[in-house]
Amino acid sequence: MSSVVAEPLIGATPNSFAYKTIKERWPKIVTKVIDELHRSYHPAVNTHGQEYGDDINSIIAKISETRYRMETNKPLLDFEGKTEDEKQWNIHLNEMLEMAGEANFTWYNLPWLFVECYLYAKLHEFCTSTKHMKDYDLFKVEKTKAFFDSKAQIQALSVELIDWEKDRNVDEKMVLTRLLQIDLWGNKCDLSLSCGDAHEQIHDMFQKLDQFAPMILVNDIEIAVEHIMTKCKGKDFHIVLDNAGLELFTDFALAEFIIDRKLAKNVIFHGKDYPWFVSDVTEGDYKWVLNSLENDEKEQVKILGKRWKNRPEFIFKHEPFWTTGYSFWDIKDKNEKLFNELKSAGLVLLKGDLCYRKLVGDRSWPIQTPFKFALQTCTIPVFVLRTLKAETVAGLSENAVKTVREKYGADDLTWMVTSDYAVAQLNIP
Ligand SMILES: O=P(O)(O)OC[C@H]1O[C@](O)(CO)[C@@H](O)[C@@H]1O
Repeated sequence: MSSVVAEPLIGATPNSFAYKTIKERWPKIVTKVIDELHRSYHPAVNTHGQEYGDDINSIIAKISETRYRMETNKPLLDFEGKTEDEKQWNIHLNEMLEMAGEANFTWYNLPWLFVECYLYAKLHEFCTSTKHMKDYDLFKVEKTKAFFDSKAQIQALSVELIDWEKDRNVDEKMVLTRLLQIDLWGNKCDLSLSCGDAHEQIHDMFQKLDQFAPMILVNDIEIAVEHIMTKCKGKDFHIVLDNAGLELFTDFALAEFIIDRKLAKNVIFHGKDYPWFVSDVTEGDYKWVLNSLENDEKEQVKILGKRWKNRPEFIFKHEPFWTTGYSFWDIKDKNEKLFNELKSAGLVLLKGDLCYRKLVGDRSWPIQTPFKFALQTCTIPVFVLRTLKAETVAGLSENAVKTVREKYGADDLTWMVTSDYAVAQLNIP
């Protein structure tokens, strides 16, 4: 088995998903943002005045230039360096320049993970450098729509949660298993893979969990349930959040059960400092979702929204580390305090594809590489729930490889990027 650290995925690899992403998906994502900004121009000027309109124009111009630079594979540009975050980004850019050399310091030739994070950090910089739009969320419209599109599932799950709560003799293992499965498939709902388009939601997804089970290529849910029930008491349970909307609701649902049954002391939710990968949870989204739940017309949703808003055991944090371009191999080096906090956790639940990419360094691992090896220096107790949306995965068994190879053959990697397959992988160091 491999003892060599695999190479990072890069956009320059012909026919790769990274290539397709830079060539088609990112231009589509940023064009949508530009369209939305154009649409908001006149209403914004009418309400807030011309200076606001000038800000919108400045953001549009900078995004258009960025789109041109990515499409023509130009070198990455420094940040203005006005904020601490931007200074750190400039340091990382320099490290990358040294590592890759000038000729390869471009959109397609640098590691895909780094460049993708850079893109979202740049979009944020374009907002912070304006006078009136420093906190503007370029993806709010899409996130709001996605949340309302999921209402039926949220209402149905709320009814289930309240029923479980009333039944103090309910089989806790069964409920936890179900909640983890729901939380896993909730990860199908990100707006980055769909380039911001509304989802073709599988509306009865949570009623079909048994049907979905064979699509979980590595399934450590049972061991994770055992771990949560026996090893987390009196400790904090961390969730590194992914997408706002339905997925965030499924995170809350899991957290509620954990706290209600006193399986952990607190649930620490880690969100992003600013809008990230289209639909990642910011503090604004976290609060907005809770308010929307509290104001829902369905009684059970209202009860939960109100309770979660005031739950002292639900703690929201946003560390700058999550919006850097570093992989989780660098947590200890870049933020030792965060590393120690996670290291002493009962469990750190990592949500989604981006978390997974960062966990395994976004490398082209042979797919049977032992999971532990792919984590390298990331020695925190992790459980990752991820639907596959990028061509990196480790820890697949002989059987799992057979399943996908029988259907797709050895060369077709489509199964890695559709979010139809999933992994639920645990590593307790
Ligand atoms: O929301 P998730 O699950 O982290 O997915 C985001 C992922 O989707 C993609 O847009 C698909 O590749 C990636 O860029 C990113 O890793």
